[in-house]
Amino acid sequence: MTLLKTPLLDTIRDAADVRRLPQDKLAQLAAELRAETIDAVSVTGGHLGAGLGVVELTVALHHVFNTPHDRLIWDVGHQCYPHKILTGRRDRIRTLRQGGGLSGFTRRAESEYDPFGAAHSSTSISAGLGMAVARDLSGEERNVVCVIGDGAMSAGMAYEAMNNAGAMDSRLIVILNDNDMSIAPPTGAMSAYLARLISGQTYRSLREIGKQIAGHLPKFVERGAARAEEFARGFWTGGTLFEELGFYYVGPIDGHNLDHLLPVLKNVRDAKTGPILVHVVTQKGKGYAPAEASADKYHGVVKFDVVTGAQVKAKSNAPSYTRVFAESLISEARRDPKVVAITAAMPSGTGLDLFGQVYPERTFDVGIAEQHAVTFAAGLAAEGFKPFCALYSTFLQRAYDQVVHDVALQGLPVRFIIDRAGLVGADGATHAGAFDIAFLACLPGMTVMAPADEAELVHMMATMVAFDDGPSAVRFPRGEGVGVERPERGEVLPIGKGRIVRGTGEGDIALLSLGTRLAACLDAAERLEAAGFTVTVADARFAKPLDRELVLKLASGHGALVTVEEGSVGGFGSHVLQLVTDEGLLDRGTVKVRAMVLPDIYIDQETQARQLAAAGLDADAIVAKVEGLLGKAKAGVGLHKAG
Ligand SMILES: Cc1ncc(C[n+]2csc(CCOP(=O)(O)OP(=O)(O)O)c2C)c(N)n1
Ligand SMILES: CC(=O)[C@@H](O)[C@H](O)COP(=O)(O)O
Ligand SMILES: [Mg+2]
Repeated sequence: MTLLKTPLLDTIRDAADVRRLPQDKLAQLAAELRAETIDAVSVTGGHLGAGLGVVELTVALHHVFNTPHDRLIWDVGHQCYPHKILTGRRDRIRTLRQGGGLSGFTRRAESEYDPFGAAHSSTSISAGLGMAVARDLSGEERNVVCVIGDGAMSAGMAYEAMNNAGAMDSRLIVILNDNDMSIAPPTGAMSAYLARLISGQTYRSLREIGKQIAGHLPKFVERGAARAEEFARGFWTGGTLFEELGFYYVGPIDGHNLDHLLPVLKNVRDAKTGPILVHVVTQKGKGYAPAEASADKYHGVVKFDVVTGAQVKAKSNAPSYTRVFAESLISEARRDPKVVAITAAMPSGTGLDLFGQVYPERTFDVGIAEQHAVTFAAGLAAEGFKPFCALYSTFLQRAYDQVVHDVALQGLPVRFIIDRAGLVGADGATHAGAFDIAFLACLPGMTVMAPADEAELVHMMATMVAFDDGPSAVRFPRGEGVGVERPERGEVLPIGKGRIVRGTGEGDIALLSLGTRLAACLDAAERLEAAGFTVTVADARFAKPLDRELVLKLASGHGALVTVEEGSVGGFGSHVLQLVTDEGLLDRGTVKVRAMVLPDIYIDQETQARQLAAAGLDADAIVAKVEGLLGKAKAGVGLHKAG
């Protein structure tokens, strides 16, 4: 339990207590809430900077609005720890991002105070509009408030939602939390626009803001008058972009000043108008010196010492796959000027910050805009460049139609670098890279590969640079490699060919791995051979095109063929099963075939290793699967002889 003294926070059981608190106590509550957030995250790790930036805003929102009856939706949800502490979950806040513990994002199943789950950005206004329309259709009375960051505001989905909200004139409150940060400093014209809004004027005086809101004139008169004034003085409100989308723009105001926040939020709460956007200016990492001083404002941290801010980083004996990718791309780019790289607001996460240090003019951060990133890459490929579009597997999901329609169907040689493929650990199910093999390997002309280790990744990078016949993708997990020696320069691999890494290609069992599960397969093979089985282990290298010859050789030369991948059903194993079925190998009954994949479970926040064990994709599970398949081991007796 913490040694922190939080006498006021100790009285807060849920948001109703925040609403009942005298206004002059709220500043103390905010101070205690900030201290508790820092203390809790120092123990659990997680997203700290964003939450520190909205402490006052969180207190003010729960004081002014009648949550959970009024709906409060947090975009991305990584900033929700103060919200969780105030809404009945303080007692569990130190279970954040752990198996069976609190989610690191908002989650409907967790609390009535989380009306919408998040983690992927820019969904809050769409969800909020849906709830506002549901309110109107049901004749109910409630406020709907969406808190969206300046980074999340760079995604197209936010505009789709505002465009619709403005047209519907639906009563909806959007709080734009502008801390001039995404994970990295923000990019794009929107961020420059917001900076102008703030720099163009000091925080608007409350009187002026009162005027902005007080204008309850009928819309058409209000709009006419405002429009005349606006164009007469040329965008004087600054919020014109939002106003043109049908929102009343209020702000910018100081998002850490409760004396500003409270009256504005009360006015906005009671204003009977169409959608309103309140522009609050905050500081990511506010109130914790190590976070404020850090370039990323402690966006995502591991456990740390509260006094010094020093993070307790795990020792690693191998480079991360992300670093291996980045270093390989840099060396390939030295030889090939057509190599360019694209990230969607994740430069450090994808390693493109390293590439950008060497080739800034060949590095593009398009903001949180994965759909645009993919088709932007397609445009570059159409003109003969070699675009490496680096996205987390889970975030690539947002750009699927662009992958199909703009890349695959046109056969454009976009290279997809899919980081965080498979289980990711503490971020949980919303970030699991479970589906990329399934949704890519079914596409015409797509080449999909997965390295077994960091050396293989270097070869696959060389292969992707050389391969210009169509789109290609390489997927690798979060975290470190296995510590193998990396080649100076990658060799170009034969497309669609796998390799046998252990055994003769005939025997009792064939373990056919795709990606980094190879290590678990080799471990399982050791133990199965000690139990009397003869085992072949092969590394498929490619999910597509499938190595027909290898698959059919393994299926006809063993009593059992087991594929192992860190992906969902419908991926590599399904393609193998389809091939052996179509070739009639199952009809003869001479081989049993199984595909080991990630089960359809809600993947708890947990370490990756524990998730893999729980998902049944570690060596223990592989051994159990095979022994279940072929019966308990008969020491020294091979259960199947090729024949
Ligand atoms: C679709 C999608 N792409 C990328 C991310 C990764 N991501 C998480 S938070 C974040 C930055 C969000 O910036 P902002 O909305 O300004 O929030 P802040 O952290 O500044 O409070 C990004 C890019 C994501 N969650 N969802
Ligand atoms: C909130 C969010 O989506 C990102 O911060 C994500 O959690 C980063 O994941 P990694 O920690 O794997 O880079
Ligand atoms: Mg931001």
